[in-house]
Amino acid sequence: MAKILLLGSGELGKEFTIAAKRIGQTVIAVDSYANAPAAQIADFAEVINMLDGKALDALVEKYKPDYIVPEIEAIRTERFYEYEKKGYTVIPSAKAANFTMNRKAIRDLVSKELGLKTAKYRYATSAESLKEAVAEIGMPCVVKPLMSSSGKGQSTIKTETDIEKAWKYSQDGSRGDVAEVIVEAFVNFKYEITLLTVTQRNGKTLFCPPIGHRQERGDYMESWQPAPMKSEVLKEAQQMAEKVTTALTGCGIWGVEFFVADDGVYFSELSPRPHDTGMVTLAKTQNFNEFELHLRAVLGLPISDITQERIGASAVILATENSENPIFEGLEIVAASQKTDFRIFGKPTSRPYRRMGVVLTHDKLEGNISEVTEKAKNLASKVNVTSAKN
Ligand SMILES: Nc1ncnc2c1ncn2[C@@H]1O[C@H](COP(=O)(O)OP(=O)(O)OP(=O)(O)O)[C@@H](O)[C@H]1O
Ligand SMILES: NCC(=O)N[C@@H]1O[C@H](COP(=O)([O-])[O-])[C@@H](O)[C@H]1O
Ligand SMILES: [Mg+2]
Repeated sequence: MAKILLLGSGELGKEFTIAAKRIGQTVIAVDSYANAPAAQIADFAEVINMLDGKALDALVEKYKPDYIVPEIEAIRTERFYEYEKKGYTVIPSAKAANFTMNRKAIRDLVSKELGLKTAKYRYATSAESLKEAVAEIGMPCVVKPLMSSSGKGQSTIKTETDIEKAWKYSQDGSRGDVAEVIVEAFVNFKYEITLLTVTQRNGKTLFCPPIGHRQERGDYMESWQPAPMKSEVLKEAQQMAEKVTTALTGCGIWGVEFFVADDGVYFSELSPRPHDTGMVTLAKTQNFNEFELHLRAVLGLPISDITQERIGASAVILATENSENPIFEGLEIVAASQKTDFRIFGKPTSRPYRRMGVVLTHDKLEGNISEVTEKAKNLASKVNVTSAKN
């Protein structure tokens, strides 16, 4: 039985923990707050600031885990190199976690070293240098903190007057301890996809059918699988994903994000772990969902192939207000619908736009992907997150 130290315990970690518990593994769920989703079902739970290297060291020393599995970006990942030296296994690898925690490291690697196509970009460290960067990149452009996820601190600059606002917003939304931002030219893409890619100990890389998604405020709203696309475009994305994951090294599932535009496929970013848009695989669209695939890759259990079993979609249930005790209205409408399922993550508090759950729909392989997606979106809109009256 392996001991897994899970660093981050949100909805993705919760499903990963469920997969691990199903096959008898031990999970220590870590997050910055008590009673996080994965902490509710793991064997042990710890609350620390994961950007604090000493606190991380103490946990590794305490549990001596077989696998260290990051679930968020904002971790003092520099320490991971030390853990690897001491013989610990970091998933997918110290390099992968360290490079992807900071948009600068991964972007420079992908664009400068690997030569993959990305949006034109610059960095800025102040409102003043942001102005210069915007002048070089042109408008519209997208500003993101170097350390953030789910669109936190991200905004689009359309006119000069947005620059100051974008800087302030980026500083409020940054999850890490660096003040720098990346400025990217706005890619006018036709559609965007997540290509879930699995790297295995036996050296065989596998790809899931592509996942399409729609984002608002830099955060995903609906995802669907498979995303209709030409096979040669998919192949190009697969080759790019293989290059990046090979350079970052290690085993696990990766969510590799691409924009598909008239002038080709752009690499956007990647997660060295299950991806939020990949929650669509909870609709049993594949023989293994993304969490089961990650677990198998972590444990070194071979995956012979990944097959699409049916089509599916996911749509998020977002909170609209702050609450210390959120409850959900309208779930009976979702439950009454055929070929439909849902997850409530069990986050102990809500705030505006916090993702609290997801609606899942599916149909047979011959079904209509737009209809399945519309259905998920429509049902998710029927769920209201409110405060329990006590
Ligand atoms: N350069 C760009 N041009 C056009 N749209 C963009 C650009 N960068 C980001 N976006 C839009 O914003 C979304 C979120 O961006 P990105 O994935 O970089 O943010 P994130 O905070 O890392 O999100 P997550 O952690 O959820 O993956 C993208 O999926 C895309 O829809
Ligand atoms: N795009 C990354 C992503 O979706 N990450 C998921 O969201 C959680 C944080 O949620 P919170 O901000 O509601 O605590 C993370 O722990 C992870 O499961
Ligand atoms: Mg993203």
